Amino acid sequence: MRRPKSKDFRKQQRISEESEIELLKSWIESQKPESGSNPMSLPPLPKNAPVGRVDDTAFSRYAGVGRFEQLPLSKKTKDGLRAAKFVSMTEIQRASLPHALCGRDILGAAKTGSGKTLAFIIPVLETLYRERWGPEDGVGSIIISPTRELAGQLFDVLKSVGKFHNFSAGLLIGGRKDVDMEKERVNELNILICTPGRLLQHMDETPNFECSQMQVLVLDEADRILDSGFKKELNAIISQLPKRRQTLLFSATQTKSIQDLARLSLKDPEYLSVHEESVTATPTLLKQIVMEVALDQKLNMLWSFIKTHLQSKILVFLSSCKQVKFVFEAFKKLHPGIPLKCLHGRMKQERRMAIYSEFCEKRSVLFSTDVAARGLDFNKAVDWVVQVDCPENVASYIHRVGRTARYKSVGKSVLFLLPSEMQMFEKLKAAKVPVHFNKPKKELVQPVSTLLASLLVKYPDLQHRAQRAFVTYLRSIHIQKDKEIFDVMKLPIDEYSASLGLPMTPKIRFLNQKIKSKGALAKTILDEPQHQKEENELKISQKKLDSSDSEGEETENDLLLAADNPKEEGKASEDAEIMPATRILKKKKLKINVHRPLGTRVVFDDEGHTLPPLARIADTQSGKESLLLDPEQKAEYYRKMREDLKKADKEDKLLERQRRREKRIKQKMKWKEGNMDEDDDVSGSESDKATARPNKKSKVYFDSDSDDGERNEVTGKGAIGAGSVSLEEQEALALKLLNSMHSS
Ligand SMILES: Nc1ncnc2c1ncn2[C@@H]1O[C@H](COP(=O)(O)OP(=O)(O)OP(=O)(O)O)[C@@H](O)[C@H]1O
Repeated sequence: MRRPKSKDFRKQQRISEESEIELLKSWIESQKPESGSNPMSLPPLPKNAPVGRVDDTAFSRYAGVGRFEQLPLSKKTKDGLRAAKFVSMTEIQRASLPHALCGRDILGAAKTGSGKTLAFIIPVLETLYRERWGPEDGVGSIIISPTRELAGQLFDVLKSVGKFHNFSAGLLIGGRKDVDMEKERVNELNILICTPGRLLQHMDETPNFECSQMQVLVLDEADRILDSGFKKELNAIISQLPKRRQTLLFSATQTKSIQDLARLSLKDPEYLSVHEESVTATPTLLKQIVMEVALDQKLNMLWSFIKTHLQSKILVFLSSCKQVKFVFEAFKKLHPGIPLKCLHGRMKQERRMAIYSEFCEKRSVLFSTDVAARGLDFNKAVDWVVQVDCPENVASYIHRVGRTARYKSVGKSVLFLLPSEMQMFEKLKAAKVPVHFNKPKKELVQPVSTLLASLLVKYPDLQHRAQRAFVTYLRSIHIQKDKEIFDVMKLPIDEYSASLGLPMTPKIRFLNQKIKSKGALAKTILDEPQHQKEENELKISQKKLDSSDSEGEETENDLLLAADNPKEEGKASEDAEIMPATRILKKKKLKINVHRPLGTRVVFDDEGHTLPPLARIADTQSGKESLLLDPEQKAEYYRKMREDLKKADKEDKLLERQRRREKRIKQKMKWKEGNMDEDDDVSGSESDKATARPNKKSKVYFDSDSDDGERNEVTGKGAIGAGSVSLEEQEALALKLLNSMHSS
């Protein structure tokens, strides 16, 4: 008796889903500009606005809409939102959802903690639902996050809001070991939430990894992903995505780089900055304090702050992993009376995730690098954000303090500024950040430096950590871009060293050099080559300092102590902070062929070693290889080769797309037929029916938890391409390319 009921129910459900999809589609159609409707965001919600009926044809009827229920969303999404207790929309959701649901590209900006995540998760679910996306359709949406923790958080939101949908979703982030398992399953996934490095690794290494049908691309913390730190990865990713897609970019801070829209080929994007007119750039319930603290007093201040806030949940930002490690280890040994934790980009991934979850749940102090600066929600319950080291710019400040006072909760923050950094205070005020200046109460300061000195004597390891912390701090100041604020020459380094408990001030090569050059030239302006070098150092080291996707064991030789041999000195400075990254870049160059410009050939010598591209060029007349030394000849040859390959590539892609489309349609037809038959067959068992479209019902929430194979700019672990393409395969590829050249 129950079986026919369940069959009817399913049939009914399918019919209602189909008509729902048709309704949603007709609504989208009605929103196209040529239909005469006005593509606008919803006007500000009037107080006590009446809750109106959902009308799927007239966009203007959405004026006054403030609840998700009133939007033209699928029942499954609405159920998911209701189950997660999301009822009313936040401002950015009201402003962007109508546009995003219509398939428009979006540049969304809104304060931290204002609900930007749902503003892109909902359109992703809806678009795939309307397209009747199924397992055989592969990757339908890619959501990119700059950090692993944030990716994990987005994955949780997707799982909760999308739990009534049948899509499969995967979390692809670095630091996880079982990359092979990921490779096997990645093609079954419909929604990928990933960090740029891991996504690119799959694009490079996973056989048949396919995203040519992808519909929606999302960049969360878009300004960060678009900045120089991820430039290479992002460009390589974009080059492999279909041009016909919807692109959604969200961030609390819009920078110039986000207007670098050409890279993303946005189509008439809607720029929605809901808080632009707001009096403040930070959440209104956030109380912000700035204190002037001398460098040698910073740890005393921090210690005193923790000791006087033992009942609070505190997030402390420091500028490098080594500082985080030292302060964490040292304070832990002093037992302040509140649990201490630390988080930085060089921890093992499992540990990182565990620390993040523990901090969400428990009152404690978390010492962190900027790895925790963006996007993380921490269950809304961080009481204090303490910035011990000055952020690199105003945007960075806004994201850091944004870890508290999220959604409708209150929060407080304090920023320690050195006397030489007080310019930052002015910059914050100019950027509409309501900061109040407070003087520290000297009588409340509990000195910790003497305690540290005795700890360092007792624990030589800790002394080593202190030295590293000292050097990396100075270095972090040295490489900062904003020289108006950050001037390493103004720092009282001996006092600072003593404040860490160090018996002697470590020597620092780059500082000594700078002092020398300052003395000799009587000026601080660096000469051109040196300046250039520093710019480069800045780019690489910056990436490392706030590295989100880098991890592994730290390098041992980064103390940058003065060496006797000047040559060695030079090497030491590069080796210490910069070499690891450069080394990996070289490795990548050797191993990744996919991202070379189209038409660049890989040529092998007799022993199978690759020669630099274009070192040798095949002589198309004789079929032999010859050296083309004439640059014009080379350029012409290169141009032709590129054109040919581009053409061939285009044709291949077109064919492949057609093939997939046909396959998809066939599968759908089959599925439909199968289902109709099945419905007519009353005697069919439940299990038989479930196999009519086997994967459709099986929701794969795939959160692989392992691997250190993600690109690691710092340590060199898990460089892309390692071992993924055998020599034979490379040779075969090269031969194929050569043949196609010859035949053309
Ligand atoms: N419509 C809503 N109703 C209730 N709570 C919401 C709603 N939208 C979002 N939230 C909650 O607000 C908090 C902040 O949301 P979210 O993390 O999306 O902010 P954000 O704007 O992305 O912040 P950031 O800029 O820091 O990344 C979360 O705890 C989320 O659950």
